[in-house]
Amino acid sequence: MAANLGFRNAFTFQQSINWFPGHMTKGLRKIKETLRNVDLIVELRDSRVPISSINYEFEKVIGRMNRLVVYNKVDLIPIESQKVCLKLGTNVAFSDCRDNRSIKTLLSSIKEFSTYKLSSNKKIVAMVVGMPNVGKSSIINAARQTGLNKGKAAKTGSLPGVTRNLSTLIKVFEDPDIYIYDTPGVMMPFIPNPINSLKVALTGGIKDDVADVEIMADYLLYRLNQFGSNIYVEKFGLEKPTDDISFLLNHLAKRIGALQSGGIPQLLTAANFFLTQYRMGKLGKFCLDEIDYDNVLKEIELGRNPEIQSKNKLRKESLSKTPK
Ligand SMILES: Nc1nc2c(ncn2[C@@H]2O[C@H](COP(=O)(O)OP(=O)(O)OP(=O)(O)O)[C@@H](O)[C@H]2O)c(=O)[nH]1
Repeated sequence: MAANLGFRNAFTFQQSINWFPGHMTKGLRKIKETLRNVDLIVELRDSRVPISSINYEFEKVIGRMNRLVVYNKVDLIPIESQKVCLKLGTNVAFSDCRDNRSIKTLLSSIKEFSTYKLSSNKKIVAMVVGMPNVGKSSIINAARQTGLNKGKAAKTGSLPGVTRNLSTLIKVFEDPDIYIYDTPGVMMPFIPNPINSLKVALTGGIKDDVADVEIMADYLLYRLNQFGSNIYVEKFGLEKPTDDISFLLNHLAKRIGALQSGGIPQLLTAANFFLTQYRMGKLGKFCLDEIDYDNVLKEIELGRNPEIQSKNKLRKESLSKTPK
């Protein structure tokens, strides 16, 4: 659709958005120190960015451990994308924290993939890790609600960085007993691919004040058009799709009454409104990463190979490409 309308067919963004506050360094250290008490790592990624939310810092720390990769927020992507995510690894599960059945299945996967042996009396100890805002605390609360019918034990919030310390063990299931550590969301100190960092920011993994909200809104518009989605057109009362973020934000500001004195549209407020609508799933379900085999391999190579991972080399590489 985008091509037919003469819209942009590439988005140029060249400087990675990076966010690595002190509590993340400390969190990573605590994770490392606690690993010896853990039977299973539950690594959460955001289904909307199944590749961009891979944190290669974790690879160094938990590389050889027994691990279940969980694509959370699966309610926000189409079914076809779920099928492709399955190709990203072997021990893979999906979850939607708001869906009891999905959490029951996840609890079964935790039992299946932990080193727990039913014949022994050992309890299962899991640790949930992942980038900020992927839903780690929500999953623990949902598991505890489903497994024990008990209320919240971990603090959650719509902004990244709510959990700042490793938790004590939280019991979520009985017979077998399953306990989980909640951990602070840890970002990579440097995200090699600028577009990936933009996607992570767009899905709420990086604090909005570190990124440029209007650029995120522009990228969102670009992708919505690329997906051929008309939901925003109808929802925002537009006559037709637009590729012009300035036009859209001016229109939105008037529509939601975000006007300064003199009737000047508040574009930042409009951009925040646009992003919030997307993050709440109100503009459709999309997977922002290309999850074809070649791309997965390329990303994994980029993240794992310390030689390529040198900042300057990566910067040079990403600048020389026209990223998607
Ligand atoms: N749509 C949807 N939203 C979810 C799901 N799981 C969590 N969320 C929302 O995602 C946001 C972040 O959830 P948290 O559980 O606080 O995320 P976290 O990974 O613990 O965040 P940090 O404290 O930054 O490490 C909250 O607004 C949750 O309601 C899900 O499965 N689907």
